[in-house]
Amino acid sequence: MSECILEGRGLTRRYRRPDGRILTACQQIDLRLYPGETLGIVGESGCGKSTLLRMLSQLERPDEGQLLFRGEDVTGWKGENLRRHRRHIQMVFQDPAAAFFPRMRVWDAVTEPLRNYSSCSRGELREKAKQLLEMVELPQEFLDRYPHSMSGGQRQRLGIARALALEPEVLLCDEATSALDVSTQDQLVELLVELQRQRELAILFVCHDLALVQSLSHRIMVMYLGVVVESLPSSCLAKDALHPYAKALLESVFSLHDNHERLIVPLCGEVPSPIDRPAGCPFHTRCSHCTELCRTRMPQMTAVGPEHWVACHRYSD
Ligand SMILES: Nc1ncnc2c1ncn2[C@@H]1O[C@H](COP(=O)(O)OP(=O)(O)OP(=O)(O)O)[C@@H](O)[C@H]1O
Repeated sequence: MSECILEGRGLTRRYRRPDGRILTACQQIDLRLYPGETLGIVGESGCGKSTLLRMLSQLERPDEGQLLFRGEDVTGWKGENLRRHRRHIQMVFQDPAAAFFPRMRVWDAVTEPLRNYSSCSRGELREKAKQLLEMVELPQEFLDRYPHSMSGGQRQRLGIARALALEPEVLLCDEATSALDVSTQDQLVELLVELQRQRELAILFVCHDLALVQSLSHRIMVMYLGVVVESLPSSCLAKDALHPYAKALLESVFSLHDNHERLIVPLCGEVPSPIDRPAGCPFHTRCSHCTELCRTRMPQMTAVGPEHWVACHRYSD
């Protein structure tokens, strides 16, 4: 197998909330990404996917853990070192329009990253813009238009072209196709797969649509309450998943988009046994971790129920 390009070891990120409590958005996350590989990340809203991506792209620094690029520890990099390193890892966001300055024309917007890293002439930048549009199959006549005059799918292609302008090795896609209709999504996924094939790109793809993630990814990581509860090849079926949350997700017992009752399971993966539940504590389990939690938090638990159980896992004072 080729050399691991991006590696996270024990990545942890905490935020202080206005009420003074600390939320652990990501906890002890380990991941390895290889050239030419797509790693899909799924999990319910708020489980920490975007926080993880921000740490990997070094838009945010982890409170604990290490980030390695081609085996080199880049966690504490600052200044010029960090600036130079950033070109290797680029992001594509859900709403590319927000990333484009409204008064910039397409050719200007798509080559903006190049201006930050090289001293190309205006002519060279226009030439490069033409190549980038061609790469994402956008017509050349778009060069002098404004991004806001393009469709959502076209703008997302532009977002991908811009992310690839610096020829990064890693592309982090945060809900990059979520705002698009199904056929536009399919076209973009095909484009990403083709670009990956041509350039050996490593892609990390965060998405709520499990079917889409499965079709695009080589491996899938399932996140729950800031923790990776399962990591398995995308070809695996629900029966291969061990954690009940991952299992339910892969079985598509519920959809992340609909309003079904929220699935709440213990992080340790042990399924709560109804027999062992003390009255008023819906998620008391035999597992020592959760028993400990229930014992110390019992007054709040009995007062507010499952949501508080979740809070107990993620918040600290
Ligand atoms: N800057 C911040 N300050 C405080 N809390 C934050 C901050 N950023 C994220 N959070 C919290 O961290 C948790 C994880 O957020 P994150 O955006 O990573 O989740 P997500 O899985 O990407 O959600 P979604 O799928 O809805 O985008 C959430 O509870 C969120 O409110």
